[in-house]
Amino acid sequence: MGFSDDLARAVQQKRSPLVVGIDPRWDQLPEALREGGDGLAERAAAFREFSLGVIGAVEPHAAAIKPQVAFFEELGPHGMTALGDVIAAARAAGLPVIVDGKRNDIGSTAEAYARGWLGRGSAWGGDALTVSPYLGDDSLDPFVEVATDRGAGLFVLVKTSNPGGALWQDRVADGQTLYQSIGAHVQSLAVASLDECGYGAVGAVVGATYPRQLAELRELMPHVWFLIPGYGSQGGTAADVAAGFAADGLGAVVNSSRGVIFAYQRSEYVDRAASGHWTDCVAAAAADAVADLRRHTPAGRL
Ligand SMILES: O=C(O)c1cc(=O)[nH]c(=O)n1[C@@H]1O[C@H](COP(=O)(O)O)[C@@H](O)[C@H]1O
Repeated sequence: MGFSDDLARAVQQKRSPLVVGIDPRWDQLPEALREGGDGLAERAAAFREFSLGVIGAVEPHAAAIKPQVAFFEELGPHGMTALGDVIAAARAAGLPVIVDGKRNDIGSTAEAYARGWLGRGSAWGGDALTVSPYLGDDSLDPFVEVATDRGAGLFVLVKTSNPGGALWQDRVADGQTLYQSIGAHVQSLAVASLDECGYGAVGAVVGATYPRQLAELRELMPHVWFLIPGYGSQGGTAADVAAGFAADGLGAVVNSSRGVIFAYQRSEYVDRAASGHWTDCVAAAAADAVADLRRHTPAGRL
């Protein structure tokens, strides 16, 4: 039993396909967390406290957590230490951790990324990692090998949520788009790493902002977990992501970062939060996202 089964179990237990993305931004942190000063060490301490507050607030609602490495990396070594604490705290809370690092390189270097990030015994202890496929199949192989050895998972970029992604991902060669070719390869990697739940250790990132392609890829990749970003702040709706799920409500998890973690900046949540504490607003936004996804997608069948 590996990451794929763990994710299925988390989705079923919580009856939730929501992944909460931890993307802390200094200017948007609650005032109280910024009082310690704004040097790199102080910012990193604030990111840590903020992220731990988010984890506590969303734990009942989220199937998994996705820390975005970029925001921690921006703060240098202090930020990376904070990221380590955030990963450990999420694991202690029983939440699978999808590290959003979008790593890759030539195979021999990719192997070091894989060994460092993947699996509970690794230095970083991630349960899964986002990876880029653009260096070719030999660059993905070390990730697949380490992930399957250690019961961890991967999410390969297939059709990203940003408008510029189409420039290369939609290019046609040999009668298919690049994202279709990558999707077919990811499907074959998933079939070779199937867990009991019927999905493989190798998943795909497919943006909520491309609902037509999401439906097309669901058909092409029946054994692949989809990580769907772009819901909420980037304009993707629950109706847009519906086609990413299998009929039984599995097969897809939907990320929301800013829409959940900065909910205390929205008056609708401030008015509703009984204590007025920022974490209550975050918890309410996570619960709302789950209800929205359950109402408009097959996740309601979970
Ligand atoms: O791999 C990702 O998670 C990802 C892929 C993609 O195509 N688009 C995308 O937005 N993301 C990430 O998902 C998160 C989206 O955050 P929000 O737009 O705030 O919900 C960010 O951490 C992005 O880096």
